[in-house]
Amino acid sequence: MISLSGIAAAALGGTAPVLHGVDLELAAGEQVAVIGASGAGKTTLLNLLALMQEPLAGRFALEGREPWVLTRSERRLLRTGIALAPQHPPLPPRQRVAVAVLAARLPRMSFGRALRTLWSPPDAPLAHAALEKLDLPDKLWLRVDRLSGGERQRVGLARLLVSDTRLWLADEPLAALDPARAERSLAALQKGAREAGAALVCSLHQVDLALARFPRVVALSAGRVVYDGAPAGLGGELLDELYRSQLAPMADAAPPAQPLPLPQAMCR
Ligand SMILES: Nc1ncnc2c1ncn2[C@@H]1O[C@H](COP(=O)(O)OP(=O)(O)OP(=O)(O)O)[C@@H](O)[C@H]1O
Repeated sequence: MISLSGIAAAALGGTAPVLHGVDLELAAGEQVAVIGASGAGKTTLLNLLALMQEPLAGRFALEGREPWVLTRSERRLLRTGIALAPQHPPLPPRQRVAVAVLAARLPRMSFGRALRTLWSPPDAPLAHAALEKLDLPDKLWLRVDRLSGGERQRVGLARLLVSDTRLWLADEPLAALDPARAERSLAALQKGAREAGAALVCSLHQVDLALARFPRVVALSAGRVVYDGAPAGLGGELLDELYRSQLAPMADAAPPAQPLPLPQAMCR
């Protein structure tokens, strides 16, 4: 479905390369977790896959076509087959949740149906079913600005569920969720992708979930792919390297010599 070879890419809005020599093959319907420390390039990779950023170098093919040699309108058409849930979904604050969810389908709708969807969505049951899978069925007609951060994030995931696309990209979709909700939401997302026959690429800081729930893990370090394969092959040493090597030791990490005095009220 997707083939990247020797890709260098800048972050959205940047010019200097933050991805270097990335090779990646993604088959239709495949599910892949992307892990790596903060700043490793996970968002940049997802934006690249979403055709939001042109690579600086290398070869990018999507379903046998090279998006960046197509005309702008051909590329826009190709993009309608891809859905991206950014870490902070840009949802208009006064919009109803139903409309915000169904907005994921707008690029593939006729002009008339798109207008109706924005005014009084005929596909509201579809949005309701998606929200139900993410434990949010009672929020359908609420305004987006009445949602908590975790609820907004799940609305972003509901957009993937209704998107009718073949490639789902989720950028840290669990960042604002408590552990139980995170697990349930990820399970709903993966099941939805399987049922829709869509490939799922998901960047995650929850390494335990990435290893437990995905058949394939891609690890990035400083913009390079340092591991691509089954979770079982990803050893503890490499994981330590991924998350520790970029951290300078804390200057004041030594514990205090004396225990800190607690207020009397906290000692009973
Ligand atoms: N607009 C920008 N201009 C220049 N550099 C940028 C820009 N946005 C991000 N970067 C840099 O690109 C690198 C990769 O950022 P990216 O957001 O892809 O990392 P990430 O792995 O998703 O991080 P996180 O886990 O913190 O979200 C980082 O070093 C970041 O500082």
